[in-house]
Amino acid sequence: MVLNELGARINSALQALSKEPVIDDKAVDALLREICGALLESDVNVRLVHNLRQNVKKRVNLDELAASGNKRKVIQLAVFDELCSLVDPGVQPWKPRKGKPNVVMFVGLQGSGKTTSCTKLAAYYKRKGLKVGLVCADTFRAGAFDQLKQNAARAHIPYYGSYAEADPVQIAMDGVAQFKGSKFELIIVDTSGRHKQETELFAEMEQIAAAIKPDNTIFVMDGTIGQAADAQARAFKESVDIGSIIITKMDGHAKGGGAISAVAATGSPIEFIGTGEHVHDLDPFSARPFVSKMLGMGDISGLVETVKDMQLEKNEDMMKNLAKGVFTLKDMRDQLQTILKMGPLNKLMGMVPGMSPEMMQGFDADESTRRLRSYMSVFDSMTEAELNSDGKLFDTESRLRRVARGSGVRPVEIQALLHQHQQFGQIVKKMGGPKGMLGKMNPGMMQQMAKNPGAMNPNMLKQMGGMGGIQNMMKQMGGMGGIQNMMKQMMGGGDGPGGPGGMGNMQDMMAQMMNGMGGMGGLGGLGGMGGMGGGRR
Ligand SMILES: Nc1nc2c(ncn2[C@@H]2O[C@H](COP(=O)(O)OP(=O)(O)OP(=O)(O)O)[C@@H](O)[C@H]2O)c(=O)[nH]1
Repeated sequence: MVLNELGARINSALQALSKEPVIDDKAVDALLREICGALLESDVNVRLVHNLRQNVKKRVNLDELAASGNKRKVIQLAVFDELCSLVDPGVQPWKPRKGKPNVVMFVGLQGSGKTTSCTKLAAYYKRKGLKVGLVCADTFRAGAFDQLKQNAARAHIPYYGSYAEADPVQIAMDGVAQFKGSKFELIIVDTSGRHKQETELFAEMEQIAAAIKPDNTIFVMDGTIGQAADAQARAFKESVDIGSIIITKMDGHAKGGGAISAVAATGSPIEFIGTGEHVHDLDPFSARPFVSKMLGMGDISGLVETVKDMQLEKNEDMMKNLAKGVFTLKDMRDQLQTILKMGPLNKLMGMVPGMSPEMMQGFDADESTRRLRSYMSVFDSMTEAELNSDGKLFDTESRLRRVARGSGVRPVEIQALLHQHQQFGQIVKKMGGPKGMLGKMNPGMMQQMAKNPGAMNPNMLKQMGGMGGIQNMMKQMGGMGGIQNMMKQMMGGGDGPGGPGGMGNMQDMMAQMMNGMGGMGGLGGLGGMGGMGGGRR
């Protein structure tokens, strides 16, 4: 059973409990039977499933709860907590420190996704501003160095390896020394894999570890290996000091339960999960958001982290403009650029609560990215005066033709882009200015929200008209329906900027991003909701 099916089944079991007229031992047993059955079908280790059942039963004392009238909530919370502890050994994963040479060694069986994950991790920390280098110490598999080289070059990450040197320990030492000498902050060493857990593999790992003394060793495990995960994790744990785990191939049809529950065998935390072959397909893992997402409740923390990565504080000029109710073409360009920097759009969408995988079906992230890039060429062909304008300068044919020639984008498409800009500008005008919601906020507030959209201080909330005001704002801006709408339109795709699949959807996207920027209705609002969710549980 794939994980979202598992989530759906547990969720429906919990919902069914809410509809039970009487909550007695029989109802709790039926709920646990259904949940445990679903976990076993997803390859979660039998011993762990048994523990989960016992722990929930221990926590739920129906006699004591009788008076509180809150039985359903207590049971649901117990199940949620137990699902979380299934994947959480209670240890924080090691994190690299900026300004220091952090060395990380990757281990795992051949084909587990080690090399791919090395590059993904390097790209992840590069996005966080660290100076990152990759070392290929895999001399066992022919072509391993070429693969790492290719991946690294595509992600613009410096790499080290050798075709001449056959000793992986020597390569690892040389690579680490070279990167340390050049003040690299994160040095990731990829080691060989073997088809099986062979003695040679473990001996080589131990020698490399002894030579480079890694600050952290990451064990990469294939999420599709099912029940075999437990034995594999134990074998690696005995040989090297596993600091954290990456579980790969959690996209598609991975059951995942086996690999996920193997954390119990190592006692080490899962740090990331691989969700595709692309370099951005690496999601930070933490138990509660993971379980929330699996149960269809969205991943608020992932969303907030992505928004933080966007370094919104750099958009201060735009925030000032917004408060005044002004939206220039440059503002639009900066917005679209920010979206492009975040990586694939489908990733962001997947974190939004209520955005089910079904809704994402058929969504072509590459096509959307390609389209966004063509808009960038349009903006690049504009003069500074045009960019700083509200688009009215384009009422002459000659300007339009000049930009079309410069960007290689058809005039009709540019017109559509301008039209969307204008439409969005009208929304900003309504919301900005002294009377609008954005205009009422003082600049300090805007700045604070931009820096930390997840945190909403009560004072701000008050000024904005409380939660009601924000919900209202979400409605105005299209709210969650806006995103869903946008998805539908994007899926239609292919009509170019003027058609229904083109810029129409950008307007919704922009609306959502603006919500995030202001930390108000959209992403920031969701951050607030995350807090509320915690309280409700
Ligand atoms: N769908 C999906 N594929 C993945 C993921 N991670 C890795 N892969 C694919 O899995 C295959 C094996 O990945 P590699 O990175 O070459 O595996 P490896 O562990 O380095 O293998 P060796 O170098 O031989 O030890 C490749 O085709 C990857 O593209 C993931 O998260 N999702």
